[in-house]
This record gives sequence, structure tokens and C-alpha cells, in this order.
Amino acid sequence: MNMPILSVRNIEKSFGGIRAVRDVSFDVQKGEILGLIGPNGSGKSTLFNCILGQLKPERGEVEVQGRNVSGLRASQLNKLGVGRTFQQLSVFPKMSVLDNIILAGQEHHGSMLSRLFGPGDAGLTEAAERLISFFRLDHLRDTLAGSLSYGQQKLVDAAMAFMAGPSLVLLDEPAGGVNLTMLAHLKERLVAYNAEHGTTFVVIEHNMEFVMSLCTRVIVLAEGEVIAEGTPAEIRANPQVIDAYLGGGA
Ligand SMILES: Nc1ncnc2c1ncn2[C@@H]1O[C@H](COP(=O)(O)OP(=O)(O)OP(=O)(O)O)[C@@H](O)[C@H]1O
Repeated sequence: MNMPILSVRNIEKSFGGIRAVRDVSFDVQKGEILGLIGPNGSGKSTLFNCILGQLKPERGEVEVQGRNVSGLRASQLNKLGVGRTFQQLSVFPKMSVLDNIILAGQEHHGSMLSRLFGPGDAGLTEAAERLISFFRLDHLRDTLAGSLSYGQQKLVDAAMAFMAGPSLVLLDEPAGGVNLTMLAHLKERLVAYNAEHGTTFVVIEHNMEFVMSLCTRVIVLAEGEVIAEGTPAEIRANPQVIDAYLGGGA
């Protein structure tokens, strides 16, 4: 069995009396697209933030490719090939699509990309243009990001995360607020990126259609605990999962 790209071991995180994440453990293999779902308040964001060093868990460890990364900051994780997207867009509305993506590349200076292309702007511009083409945004290259549709901005956001050439990306509700046509495009491009680059994705998502058709495996959290894990078909048919959603009113 190959070494997992991500190992989450016995993570515990409480806020006062609320045990938001309770002894959660799972592995993610290279190239997987793993969905992390669960009713509102089940601990998904807290778990993401513990993995990404934005919250300090009381207990547990996180390993990336066998290396203990507990306590590392986001910028340090970035250098190890771990990227993320946020629920809230991180594009600068008054900058063009191209400049937003180049700027993201500059922030990842010293990352895999600069090892591949060198740190010069020409390399960054070339890489940004490749991602713009990949997401089929060529016609919007010089358009201000703020004037794009929400779904198009989500594509730019993903391109920005991919500028570091990450091997693992955690996507926080990529489908939120995106219309159906753009959703299909986003999903198709994420699957294509995964197939072309072998990039591993871990996806928090409320949109069941999206998550079940995008992901190769799904983990379900309820009240801070993993209650199920399996293929999308297994998860859809799991009575405990159905109960958790109906009980949680989601
Ligand atoms: N900073 C905080 N302070 C206090 N309680 C918090 C904090 N962050 C999260 N919680 C609580 O921890 C629990 C898990 O919340 P979390 O946001 O991780 O769930 P979630 O599954 O991401 O929810 P949603 O799907 O609604 O975003 C909830 O009971 C929430 O109220």
C-alpha cells in the first residue's frame, strides 16, 4: 500500500463545551478526490482548519506524505505542496483575471512552480496563461475579476490555488452560489485537472449532486465524528447517513 498523501490521526477540537471534532482519523491516497460532507455544524470547517494549521487541535496529528505537519502555518504547508480555496472568494475585484493569477503565483514564490519555471515574471505569466486556457477563460484574460460572474470568479479562485503546483488541494465549498451551467464546467475541469496532474482534492461541499458526481470517495461527519466512509453509491444508500441528514434538518 502506498504512503497516503494526507493522514489525519485522532484529531480533537473543542470550543468551550462544544466538541466540534471528536477523534477523527482518515487517510487520503494520492490522486483521490475525497468528499467531506455532513450536516451543518458537524465539524467540517473545524477539521479543515485543524489540517491547515489555522486552528490548533487539542489532540491528534496531521501528516503530509509521511511528514508530521502539525503546527505548521499555511505558508509552510504551501511550500510542501498543500493548497486551499476558501468559501469566500479571494480574488481582487479591481485586478484583471491574469494579474490575479500571477499575483497568486508570486505569493507562492519558492514553491514548486518557481523550481519548474524559475521565479521570473515570464514564467509566472506563462503558467497563469496556461491555467486561464485550462479553465477556458481566455476571452476574460484582461477583464477585471470583479466584473465576472460568481461562477467565473470561482474558476479564477481555483486557478490561483493551482499556481503553486500543489499536490494536495483542500476545496472549501467550491460549488456554493455557482449556477448549474458553471457548476458542470467547474466539476469537469476539476476532474480533468486531477486526471492530468494527479493532484489530490479534499472537498467540503453541501451540494450533494456535485459531491457525489465529483468524488471518488466520501467521508461523512456528524456531531464531530466520522459516521460513514465509502463510494458515493455506498454513502447514498447508508441509513446512518440518511438519519444524520434528516435528524440535522439539512
Ligand atoms: N470559533 C468557534 N467558536 C465556537 N464554536 C465554534 C467555532 N467554530 C465552530 N464552532 C462550533 O463547532 C461546531 C462545528 O462547526 P463547523 O463550522 O466546523 O461545522 P461545519 O460542518 O463546517 O458546518 P457548516 O456546514 O454549517 O459550515 C458547531 O457547533 C459550531 O457552532
